[in-house]
Amino acid sequence: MISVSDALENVLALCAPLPTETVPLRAAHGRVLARDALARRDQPPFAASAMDGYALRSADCAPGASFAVVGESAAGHGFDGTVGTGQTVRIFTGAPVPAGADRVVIQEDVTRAGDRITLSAPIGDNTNIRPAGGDFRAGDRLEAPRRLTPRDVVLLAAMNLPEVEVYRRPEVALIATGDELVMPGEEPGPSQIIASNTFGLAAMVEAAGGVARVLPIAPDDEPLLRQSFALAGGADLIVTIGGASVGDHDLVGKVAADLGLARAFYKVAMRPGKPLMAGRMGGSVMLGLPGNPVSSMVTAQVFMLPALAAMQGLPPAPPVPQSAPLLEDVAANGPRTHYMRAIREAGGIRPFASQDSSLVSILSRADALILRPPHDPARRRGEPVDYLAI
Ligand SMILES: Nc1nc2c(c(=O)[nH]1)N[C@H]1C(S)=C(S)[C@@H](COP(=O)(O)OP(=O)(O)OC[C@H]3O[C@@H](n4cnc5c(N)ncnc54)[C@H](O)[C@@H]3O)O[C@H]1N2
Ligand code: MOO
Repeated sequence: MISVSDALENVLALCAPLPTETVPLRAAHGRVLARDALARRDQPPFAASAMDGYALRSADCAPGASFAVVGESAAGHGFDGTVGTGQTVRIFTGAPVPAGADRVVIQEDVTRAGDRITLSAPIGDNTNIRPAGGDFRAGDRLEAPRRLTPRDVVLLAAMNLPEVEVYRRPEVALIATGDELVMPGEEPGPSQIIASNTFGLAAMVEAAGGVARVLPIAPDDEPLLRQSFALAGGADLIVTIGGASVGDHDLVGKVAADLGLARAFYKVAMRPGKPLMAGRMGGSVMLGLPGNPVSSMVTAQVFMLPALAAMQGLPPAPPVPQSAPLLEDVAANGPRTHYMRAIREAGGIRPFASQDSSLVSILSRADALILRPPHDPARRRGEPVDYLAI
């Protein structure tokens, strides 16, 4: 059994960034930028008015001063002339500030009669002008690697970049194993249950920027399990679910080894998730997750998500635990890191009374995993504990 941190190091050592591809801006959200994006222009490209009002010369501004309105500058339609002494141009938000003017007085601070305005209020110090290039300059960059947010997409569009280079999405083949499993909606036999974690894992893959390929359930049968691995061919990551432990019907390790798995490790000092395996199978990384739904979701959180991030070119980003006072006493921990399902409440964090790794109703209610290091002593209500929000 190896520690969680050693296991993670091993998993990351198996994962290299995937090739890159160019995608249109509309497909960029959630992808990881692979090459710095360089602005093609200054923004704003001209000094622009920040308000609706009148563009004029600061030097002319005195209480009660009056100006001749000589033209108009609107967004998309600038004023070609120059604003001279005693002159002003009617201007609107986003419009180019005409030559000669160095200030925009908001329309609320003037009175207008025909083609003249008079300053009716003391004007403040604000010029109400956004300088050219005040947001960014041509050549300014959005640095790679970076997972693109909707806010980044705004910036890329403003930079006049219709497409960007991103890492390819990792393709993840998910193989649920076990004679007891049927798909949701099917009629289970008397000893059967519904395959559940497959769907949570597929959702996790997609939320992490991958493409999930959910394969048919593999029965506990060596030739059929081999066929499932064949269907997983070409995937960047093959994730098996179940059949990883020591029972007579736990065949994943054997079949994967027969098919050439170069195993990096088997068994991790964590709870849930002990019978986890990882390695390389041909061109794919393989993660063999335990079958219990909570075990598979927790191991996916701890190992699969960092693997997917690494394949998308992101540097390792160890999760930063938060801390909160316990709302219940907890017993001493054993030799494995314990990820306790818990719920955050006003004033602290409450671990669920049952931590059995089969309980999906509790998994659904949990919004945090309390982190108990190996051999952590018993802790009392009120003591601070580390947790990961999930
Ligand atoms: N003698 C021992 N028995 C077990 C050990 C051990 O060390 N010695 N470890 C236990 C631990 S810890 C875990 S975790 C499980 C993991 O076992 P497997 O990975 O072999 O998983 P299965 O036996 O196939 O399934 C376990 C459990 O989960 C259900 N399952 C499986 N796949 C799915 C799925 N896709 N959706 C929903 N539920 C699934 C399955 O029906 C079983 O109930 O082993 C312990 N045993
Ligand atoms: O390690 Mo198992 O995942 O406790 O249920």
